[in-house]
Amino acid sequence: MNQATDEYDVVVLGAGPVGENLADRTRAAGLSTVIVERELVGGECSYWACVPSKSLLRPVLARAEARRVPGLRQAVDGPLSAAEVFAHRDKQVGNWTDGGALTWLESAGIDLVRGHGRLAGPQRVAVTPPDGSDGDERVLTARHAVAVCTGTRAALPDLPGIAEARPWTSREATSSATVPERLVVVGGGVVAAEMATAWNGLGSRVTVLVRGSGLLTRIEPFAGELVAETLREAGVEIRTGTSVKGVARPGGAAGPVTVTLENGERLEADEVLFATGRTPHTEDLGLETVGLEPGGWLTVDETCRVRDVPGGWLYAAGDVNHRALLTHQGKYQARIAGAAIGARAQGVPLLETDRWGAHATTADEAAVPQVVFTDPEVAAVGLTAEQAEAEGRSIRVVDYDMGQVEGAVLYGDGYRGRARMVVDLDRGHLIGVTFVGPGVAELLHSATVAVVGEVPIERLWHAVPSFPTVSEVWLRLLEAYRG
Ligand SMILES: Cc1cc2nc3c(=O)[nH]c(=O)nc-3n(C[C@H](O)[C@H](O)[C@H](O)COP(=O)(O)OP(=O)(O)OC[C@H]3O[C@@H](n4cnc5c(N)ncnc54)[C@H](O)[C@@H]3O)c2cc1C
Ligand SMILES: NC(=O)c1ccc[n+]([C@@H]2O[C@H](COP(=O)([O-])OP(=O)(O)OC[C@H]3O[C@@H](n4cnc5c(N)ncnc54)[C@H](O)[C@@H]3O)[C@@H](O)[C@H]2O)c1
Repeated sequence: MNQATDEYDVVVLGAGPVGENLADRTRAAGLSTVIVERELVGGECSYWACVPSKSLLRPVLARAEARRVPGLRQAVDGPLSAAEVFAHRDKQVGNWTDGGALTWLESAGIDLVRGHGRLAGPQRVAVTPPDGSDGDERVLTARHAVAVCTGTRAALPDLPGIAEARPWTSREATSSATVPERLVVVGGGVVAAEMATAWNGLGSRVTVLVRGSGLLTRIEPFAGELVAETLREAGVEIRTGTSVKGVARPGGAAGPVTVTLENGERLEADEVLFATGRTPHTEDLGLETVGLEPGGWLTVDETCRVRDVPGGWLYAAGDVNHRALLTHQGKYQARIAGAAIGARAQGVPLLETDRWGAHATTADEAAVPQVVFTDPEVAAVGLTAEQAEAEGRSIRVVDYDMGQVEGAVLYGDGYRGRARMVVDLDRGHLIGVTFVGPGVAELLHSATVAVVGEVPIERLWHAVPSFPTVSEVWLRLLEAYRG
């Protein structure tokens, strides 16, 4: 086979949001950069995760909020138009084409090679062209760095019958153009909670099977409790402490699916979604050619450089390093890693890797923000009380019922929510904040700024929230803290 060899300063593997951002930063640092993508430029986030899921959820959440506004309730009594929701979703994902992203890559001066990339020894990447396309394998060499940004795919449990049953994963759950009459969701994490909300809102009869004690267990406990309460009121059945032992679709493609539980009970549904976590795209990446084990998460230092690779030329950012499986956090890592690659290429002798330095992904440990788009919304940053205690911090936890805030009362009838701040008593600032309630997503950045800025709690007393906004919960939390 012919092999064309091309040399670049930086080779990026995977053009999801993280690969795109990393390439953008290395270009901005004056380094020639090529990105390798085997599917669509934009990655999972743009086509089968964040963007389509939020497109499906937006009308569901807007309707739920409108139904709480006196005088408006009757106007939004009816069902959603699934056809219009799907059409809007399809537009947001560019009908699963990446023309817009290509225009951006070109404007940023980033080259694209389509195909499956694999490491082929130090600083070399071999690219196999996509199936069905002509062309030879290309070998790209990287003068300074190779960055792995290959993301994840859904992890399916090893259950009898699962492959033949063709379950939904997050891909089908975000791209389906039909509403299943009955949907079983397996899992209690973020995908399960959001997709149960979306499909229930679109008209499916949803049953959620959670093997643990509740939903969203990595966040403060009241978050999962409030979300489960609203889901149940909306008609979703949530069964906790329930494990699945088998799945089958006995009638073939068009027939229903049967889910068998540990206790022998069988549930019939039209589709079953496994929202049981993620697995990294590292098993067919040539990691063995550089002395690393294929199939696992890539462990990185604070600059996103993969540990234990001689020469320090290999980086990994985004989902694939397992630090925080979130688009915005992966893009943050990409900005930091891009700056570190640029500085090292220029021969800068010492990088700024101290806490909050320009080349340190400090926020990955101290302040990861996340919004779960359920009803109510969940918005959290930093440590939960349990995590802070486990770290041996001396903390004080302050809670407030968001329904007592005048802005929340005006926001919607029967506003239900709760806020918590975790104060580090030794350091005198916030290390964690959680808001649960309708419309709290946009409140989160205020908390992120307070946590990252390590704003002294006494100074927050001077940050006055406007009346009558939901943000007045800040004032109530501080009053409760001061006593
Ligand atoms: C249903 C769902 C909803 C989500 N919603 C949100 C949300 O609202 N907010 C949020 O912050 N996060 C959300 N996430 C998480 C978010 O999707 C990920 O954190 C994000 O996509 C990670 O970006 P990435 O660039 O690391 O990887 P990806 O987006 O997975 O991109 C990786 C790219 O690499 C390519 N690739 C892989 N291997 C190779 C190879 N060998 N050669 C060439 N190319 C390769 C893939 O084709 C892909 O395009 C959601 C996830 C799911 C599943
Ligand atoms: N709005 C957002 O920010 C957003 C939305 C969706 C996804 N995401 C990110 O995507 C990632 C993946 O989400 P996810 O929900 O797939 O994973 P997750 O790790 O959050 O949840 C997985 C769930 O599946 C359960 N589970 C695992 N194996 C199981 C098995 N064999 N049987 C039954 N249950 C099992 C776990 O106990 C857990 O409840 C998360 O890290 C999340 O942060 C973010």
